[in-house]
Amino acid sequence: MIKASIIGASGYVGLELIRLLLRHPEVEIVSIISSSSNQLSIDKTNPQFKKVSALVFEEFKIEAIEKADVIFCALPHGISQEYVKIGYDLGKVVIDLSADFRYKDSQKYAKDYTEHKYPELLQKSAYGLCEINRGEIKNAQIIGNPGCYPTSAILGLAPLLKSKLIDKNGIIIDSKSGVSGAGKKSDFAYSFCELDENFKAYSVAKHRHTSEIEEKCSLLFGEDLNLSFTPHLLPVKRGILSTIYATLVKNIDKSNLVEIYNEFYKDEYFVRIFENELPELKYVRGTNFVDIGFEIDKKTNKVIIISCIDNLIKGAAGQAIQNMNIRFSLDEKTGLVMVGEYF
Ligand SMILES: NC(=O)C1=CN([C@@H]2O[C@H](COP(=O)(O)OP(=O)(O)OC[C@H]3O[C@@H](n4cnc5c(N)ncnc54)[C@H](OP(=O)(O)O)[C@@H]3O)[C@@H](O)[C@H]2O)C=CC1
Ligand SMILES: CC(=O)N[C@@H](CCC(=O)OP(=O)(O)O)C(=O)O
Repeated sequence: MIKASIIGASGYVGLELIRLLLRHPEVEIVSIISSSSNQLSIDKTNPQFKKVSALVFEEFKIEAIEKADVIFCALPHGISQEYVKIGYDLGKVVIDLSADFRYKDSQKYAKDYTEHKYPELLQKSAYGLCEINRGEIKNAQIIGNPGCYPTSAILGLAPLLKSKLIDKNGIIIDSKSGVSGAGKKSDFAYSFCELDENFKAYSVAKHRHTSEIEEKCSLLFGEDLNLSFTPHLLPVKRGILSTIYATLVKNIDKSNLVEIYNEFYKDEYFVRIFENELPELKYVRGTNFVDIGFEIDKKTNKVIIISCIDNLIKGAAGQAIQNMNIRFSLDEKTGLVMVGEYF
């Protein structure tokens, strides 16, 4: 059995990690770490866990993570790096859910986040976008789990970037996210009356995921992209739907696209290509799938890609577990096969 510790276990991503790892046949959770819930059992703080688990939250101590083979850090950006460093020095495999180990270039990280205290560790970490970077993930001691928006955007664009079918300038990524993407924030802007029956854009032309998407596309596909990324807040709890617009540089039709996407993702269980219909949030909600559909708009010579994920699963906890499966040479699907909720 793989022994796992979760730091930041009381947050939305931490709880989702616990929920998923409890059903993973090869994992034993050895510690769940939270300062706000210290010494409380999970079936008291979150009654959903009654009769399933009575794991007790504990405060961070070296002894709490020493027995683990893998540590998941589900902490805020900037704070996570301290805990990742401790886990790394103890020789553990560390999967970080924050942005702290997603970048190779510490200057790019600093521009959107904060000064990195351990820039040398960025060279030792693998970007955990499983379908694209499996080779690096297999041998890494630190895995930087991707942002939720970048997961939907890069997986949606990857086959077109690889086959050099689109203009690398002027790509538009228009993404809509459920509110759990913001974590357990209690700010006024995230209260029910502000969100329900409302829909709004935010961080227009300045969201920090723009640089993550750009850096990764450049490193993974050798393409220096110039793109616009606009996130929106949907009045739903989970899910991201990204609509991506790019200009075609070759004259192709829909059947070519179907072939290209099916070929690119032919061995990928967690990618579902929609050839005739279009993906919807409800198909992926509660699953580790990314659903991708597309059309060509001949009038404007644009390809329009629709890419959907559950932000807490493929966009966070599920992809982190997929990374763990890769790193520990398990079948990638272990513990992650789920059908989307019907409603
Ligand atoms: N929500 C999402 O859809 C996604 C989130 N992520 C990333 O995953 C990470 C966790 O996100 P999420 O669960 O949503 O966030 P939450 O705000 O829901 O939870 C974060 C947890 O971190 C702990 N924490 C907060 N501040 C500190 C601190 N100063 N020191 C130590 N622990 C602290 C808290 O637990 P306690 O106070 O009990 O210790 C809290 O429960 C973040 O980096 C986020 O960006 C990534 C992809 C998607
Ligand atoms: C709806 C919402 O607020 N979403 C978050 C992104 C969540 C995420 O996955 O990104 P990180 O892991 O980089 O935090 C945001 O826009 O900041």
